[in-house]
Amino acid sequence: MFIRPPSAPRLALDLTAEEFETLSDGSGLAYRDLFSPHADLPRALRNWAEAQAMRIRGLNRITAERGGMSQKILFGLGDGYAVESVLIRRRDGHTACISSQVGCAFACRFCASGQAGLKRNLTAGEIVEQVVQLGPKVNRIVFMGIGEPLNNYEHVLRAIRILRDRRGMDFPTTGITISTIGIPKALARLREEHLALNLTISLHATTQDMRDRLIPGARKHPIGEVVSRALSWADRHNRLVTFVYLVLPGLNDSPADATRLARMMAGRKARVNLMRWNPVEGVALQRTPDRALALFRNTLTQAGVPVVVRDTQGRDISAACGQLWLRDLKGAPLQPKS
Ligand SMILES: C[S@@+](CC[C@H](N)C(=O)[O-])C[C@H]1O[C@@H](n2cnc3c(N)ncnc32)[C@H](O)[C@@H]1O
Ligand code: SF4
Repeated sequence: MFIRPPSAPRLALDLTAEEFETLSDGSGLAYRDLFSPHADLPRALRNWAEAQAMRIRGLNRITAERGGMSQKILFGLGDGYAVESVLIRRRDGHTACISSQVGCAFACRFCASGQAGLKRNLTAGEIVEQVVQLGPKVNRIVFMGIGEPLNNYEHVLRAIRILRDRRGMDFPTTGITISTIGIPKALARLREEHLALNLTISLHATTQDMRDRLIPGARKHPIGEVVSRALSWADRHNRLVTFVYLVLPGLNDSPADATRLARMMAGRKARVNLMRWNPVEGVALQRTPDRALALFRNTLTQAGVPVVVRDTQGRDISAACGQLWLRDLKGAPLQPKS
């Protein structure tokens, strides 16, 4: 898996506090200043980065679409690719929905991000910079943009460590959510990390057969192992794990599905978010009627499983994360790579 061309200048936001201190030794520069809004970046820091052949900001805003409480931004990367991030305004702060890869290898039938395949991983700096550019009011981060975060484990975890470092942004770990289709080996690794973050598993099915149809890239991951690894993470960290279930009429919404899902979750440190599908151009799936969602929810509630019904935020601007990218660019670089 390639990351980005070796010739591309490194981003200063890729640096941990220790690396920055070593590189800037004696210069009196503060690591914290790297995370300042662009206009407030100290001149001395800019000069230092230039001398190090580093870029202090590497993402260019290409488009921004506003709608209701959300804003979707398409960021151009140094090599011509692009990713999107969504800023969602809440009463008590802002949520940054960020991308972890350019495209995605898992090719979920319902998702725009996977339709052009995986182009490359984002670096830690490119992940951190999305948060920085979304502004100082961001107090929650969700890895629900383009890409599968656990398929880019090293850079995602490095980005989280940079974001939460007290010498820099000091972002609260409890405000960070990793959303994943659940790669068993990566879940086992995540279980051992000393990080109090939130984990969301995009489950979407209760049988291997249906999951394979909906998430073709996860065929080699047994659904039972995905669930058991996630529940093991929840036990180890004494936190609830959230299972997201996109209810798709005629595919995964039968009473038997609801009963199986309830059995998997009952009595465990788990809750369920039932989601409606946001239409993706060229994909022939249907949205669930309210009545079907209510029946599904009742089965879970009766089994004592905490459950909420969620619509993806930002449906009015371009539906779920990932769609703007596909619609505008079809996953192609914005300009030819040299
Ligand atoms: C885009 S994914 C990125 C994170 C990770 N790859 C995952 O699948 O959890 C974030 C969430 O969006 C959901 N999603 C993708 N396409 C959607 C759509 N068209 N409508 C509703 N939700 C969608 C996914 O199921 C997942 O729960
Ligand atoms: S839902 Fe997640 S794993 Fe599936 S294609 Fe989209 S980004 Fe990838």
